[in-house]
Amino acid sequence: MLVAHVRLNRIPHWHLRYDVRGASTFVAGVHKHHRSTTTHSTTAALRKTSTMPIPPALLTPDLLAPADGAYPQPRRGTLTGQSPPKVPTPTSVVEAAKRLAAWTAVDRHILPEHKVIGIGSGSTVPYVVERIVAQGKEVNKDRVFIPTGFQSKELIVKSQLLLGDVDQYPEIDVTIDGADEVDHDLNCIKGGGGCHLREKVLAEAADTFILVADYRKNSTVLGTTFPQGIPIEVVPFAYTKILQNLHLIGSPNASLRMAKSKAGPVVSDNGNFIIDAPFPEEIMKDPYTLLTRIKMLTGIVEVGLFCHMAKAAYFGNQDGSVTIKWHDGRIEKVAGNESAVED
Ligand SMILES: O=C(CO)[C@H](O)[C@H](O)COP(=O)(O)O
Repeated sequence: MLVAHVRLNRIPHWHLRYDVRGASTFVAGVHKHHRSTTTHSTTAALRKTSTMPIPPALLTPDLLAPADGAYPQPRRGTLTGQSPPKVPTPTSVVEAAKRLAAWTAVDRHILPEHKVIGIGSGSTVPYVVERIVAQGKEVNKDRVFIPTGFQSKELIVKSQLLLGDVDQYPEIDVTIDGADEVDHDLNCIKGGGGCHLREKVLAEAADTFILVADYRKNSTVLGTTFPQGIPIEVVPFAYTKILQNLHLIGSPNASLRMAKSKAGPVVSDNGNFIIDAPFPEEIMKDPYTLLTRIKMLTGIVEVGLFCHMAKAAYFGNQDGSVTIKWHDGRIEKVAGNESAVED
């Protein structure tokens, strides 16, 4: 293998490693002592040793190189850096309820022996991560955290927890995630944030899958408190045909989810479109049958109906208690951690 190093003028102490087999990777924080090497001589050396073309942006004359320290060092999620960002104290009853649910679920299900942890998406999940961080650096230093999308990836990195992916860790100890609505059998609607494909993969990969939500999500029949419909991720080119088919199987108002601050549709973390398909109550009463029906349509990537997956769902209540619904039908009500609603 033939390898050459070129110092990046614009990014001090970072080097681009050229590998003549075709790969190029950034290697951080090494070869600082090469700072005096000129770009021209390095380029000449590179030309002798590599057949790879050199991107013009890397060939800026050395004169333009900034002084040491002019650029910040790259951000990294480590357990040794500064303190993680503080999650703002909840300012409403609903936020306090989310935090109560999240903290109670973490206290009961994220135990020291759990080393691979799936982190869901949505506005309740930051409280989950907050509580995990509070368990301390010692317990977290040999844990790896798997995100369900862009938001949870950022959350993990900013909280200085170790980031992994489900292709490295297809077996997860515990995944904790939010939900849009949960019924009496712990079936739920997910995908309000468009992350349900990865969320379902991480739910399925987990030994234990736990839902956390505020009291508004605690329901009997799906579609009651989340009427906007079942989120369905679809391959973009098929969306019109899928909409027609959804109309035919009982969702005449199924529609493409449109972006709020961009012209056009919402595009998922996987580059797909999202359809929201509301169905009448009679159909929603049997979510598993509906899930299999939708999943059979060609072009569907994943359906935001999670059936028979969760072990328990934690709902924070307005009175500071937490309702826990278990997969075997038990319902518990426990006092929430008082500090979850205080500063
Ligand atoms: O499924 C999701 C994202 O795709 C979320 O978990 C769900 O929308 C709940 O979010 P929040 O905690 O903000 O109510």
